Amino acid sequence: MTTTQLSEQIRLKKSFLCVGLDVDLEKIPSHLMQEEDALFAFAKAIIDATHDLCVAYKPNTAFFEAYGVKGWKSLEKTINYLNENYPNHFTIADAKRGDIGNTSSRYAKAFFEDLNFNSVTIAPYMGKDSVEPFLEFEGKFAILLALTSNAGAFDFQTLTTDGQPLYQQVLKTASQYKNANRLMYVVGATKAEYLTEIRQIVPDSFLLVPGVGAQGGNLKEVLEHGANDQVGLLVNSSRGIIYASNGKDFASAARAKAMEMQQQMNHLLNLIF
Ligand SMILES: O=c1ccn([C@@H]2O[C@H](COP(=O)(O)O)[C@@H](O)[C@H]2O)c(=O)[nH]1
Repeated sequence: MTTTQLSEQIRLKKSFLCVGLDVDLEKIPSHLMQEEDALFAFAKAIIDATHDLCVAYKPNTAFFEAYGVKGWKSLEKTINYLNENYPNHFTIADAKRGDIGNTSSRYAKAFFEDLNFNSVTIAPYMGKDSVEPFLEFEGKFAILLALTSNAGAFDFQTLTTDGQPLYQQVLKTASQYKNANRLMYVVGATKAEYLTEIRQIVPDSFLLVPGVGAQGGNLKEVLEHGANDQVGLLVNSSRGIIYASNGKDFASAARAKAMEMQQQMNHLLNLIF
């Protein structure tokens, strides 16, 4: 999928919502535990109930990896289900990888070739040779952690080095990497006030913005500070949507929450564009 196609989906659906699939056996409705693959059954039901309201899905791999081989199989079934049934949705493996070059190239192969995700999240800490192997795949994207939504973001990411905050250096340096047009960046919704400066550094890049809903980020502020002329945002909500109910109505409750967000997005898009 190209960024032009993604922007087209955003325009068509009047939504820049990414539904996060943080699937957790301790939280899913108890009746699903009778299913042979409860993780996949839950993810599939959420996807079927929300697909027309969102443009992206973000399975966080930790929630699958926690269950070992069985969990990885559920992840594989989930991405295959998305690719077969909803090929116009942008898919994000939230795996936060990154290592020395030859190892990064194996991670890239795993997520882009074996699992066929559109994108994977990566950490910038190990620098250029850890990031560039992810940028060698045409039509695939690496989403680099820039300024994260958690409190710990202030431990390192906002420290001043060479007269500017580290996260700004990450953005500036990474935008010079080979095939940097295949980079997107993570900026937490809880840090919306930083988005104006971030947009000056990476005006055209897509930003993945987690942290609305359960973490308290504000959608209006994110759009006001972070949108570019194509919108250029994917705002993620995981727990706020997928755990709206833990009863038999979980899928329709998730749909109602996703619709609430899509309607807010539509309203805000009409005000701003
Ligand atoms: O800075 C970051 C980077 C990633 N995440 C991930 O996004 C979701 C958020 O889930 P919610 O339930 O909507 O809070 C989750 O998978 C995180 O690992 C983030 O929150 N912040």
